[in-house]
Amino acid sequence: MRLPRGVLDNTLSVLREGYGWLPGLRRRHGTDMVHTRVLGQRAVGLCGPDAARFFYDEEHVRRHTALPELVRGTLFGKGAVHTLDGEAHRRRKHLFLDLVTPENVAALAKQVGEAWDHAVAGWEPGQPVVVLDEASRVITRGVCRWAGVPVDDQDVPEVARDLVAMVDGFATLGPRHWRARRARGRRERWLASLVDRVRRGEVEAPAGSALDAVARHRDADGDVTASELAPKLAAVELLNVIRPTVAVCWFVAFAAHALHRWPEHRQRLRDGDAEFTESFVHELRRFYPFAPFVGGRAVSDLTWRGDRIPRGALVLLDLYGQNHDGRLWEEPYAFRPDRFLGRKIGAFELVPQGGGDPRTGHRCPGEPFTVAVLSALVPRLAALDHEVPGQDLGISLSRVPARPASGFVLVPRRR
Ligand code: HEM
Repeated sequence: MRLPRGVLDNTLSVLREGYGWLPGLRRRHGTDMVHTRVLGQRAVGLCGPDAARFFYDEEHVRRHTALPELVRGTLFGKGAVHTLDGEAHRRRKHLFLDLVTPENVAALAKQVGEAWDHAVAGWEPGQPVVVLDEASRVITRGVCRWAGVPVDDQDVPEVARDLVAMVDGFATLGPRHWRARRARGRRERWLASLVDRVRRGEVEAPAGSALDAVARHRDADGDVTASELAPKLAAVELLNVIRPTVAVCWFVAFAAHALHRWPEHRQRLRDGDAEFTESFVHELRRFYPFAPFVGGRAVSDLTWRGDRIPRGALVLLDLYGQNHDGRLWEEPYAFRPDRFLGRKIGAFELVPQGGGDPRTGHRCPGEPFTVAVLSALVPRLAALDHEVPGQDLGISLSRVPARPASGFVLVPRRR
């Protein structure tokens, strides 16, 4: 297939326009599929549940070689599960899926909830708190305990800063990017050494913890020593549990933002209405921007709705666009948690963390953790007695990952 004339490389537009880039391109073309170029390569952008079904079929799209170094060197790590296909992917994915038991999900939410209560008990009335930063420390403390990773209380802020930096710097070429790379290097060395010590019997990993699972995981049956994850790779995958869990702090800041803008939802959250809380959490994940799109590579010459996708082209699925598509969501730019009450969510509909079946495809295995952590923290946030001082609460869609500019500052009135 020839690329339509005049399709220029869009890499700078991606970096400049962020979440608006792919939806804007599709709007200008008036279609669900657009041909473009990014990183000097042919690319197509797709959107919608049918596109998601097409994208998550391994006969169509594979991940190997699709992720730019910019992202592997910061967000995911080299050799991560995100970059694997076929049997190698499914085997590695089990490492994560096996952690997602109801007991583990509840235990993580409990640890994070307790860490939040501990932090709030230390707040001074009248002293400002930046919700995004505070939530990052709270979740770091909770998830490290849950994962069996020993961190002294005084080290929590530094670990949290590094985990946040890795997420904050994956989609920029500026100083945030170099901070992310340095943070990744530090934390990979730290966790590789921990895994090493667990294997030598110098540190005990609690049975069934993420640390224990990563240290014992084997990529393929057969020769035991040959297939153990090298310490650095084990560190990469342990970070792929801890880092995205800490990234839930972005949604905690968005929750503070939503409760400030739409305070009418507070009472039902304070009252402990579990069904409403879950709907509120889904609406947070749909409404606020996090991952703009996911990408893979066409495994052969493909056709989607009569339009050809050449073998080797990058295929980008517009997650942000789909979560704001008026054909799927009535009034997509209105924040309406009620839309999820009693709604059965299809596997390819709500896609802030990807779509399809996490057991067979690349969909995020961490959605139950994300929903549980937010369901623990959002009611606590709604119950706080606080003021919101003047600050910049703007959320720029050209910054990836987006955030309220101020991080959301609140001032506690009393405990
Ligand atoms: C802020 C919350 C989170 C967001 C927005 C998020 C988003 C995503 C997205 C968009 C993907 C890529 C899906 C794809 O490539 O098709 C992904 C994959 C992944 N996520 Fe999450 N995630 C979050 C939380 C978590 C948590 C709590 C975990 C903990 C286990 C986790 C672990 C992973 C892993 C291991 C993958 C790779 C899956 C694979 O390639 O098969 N994520 N996530």
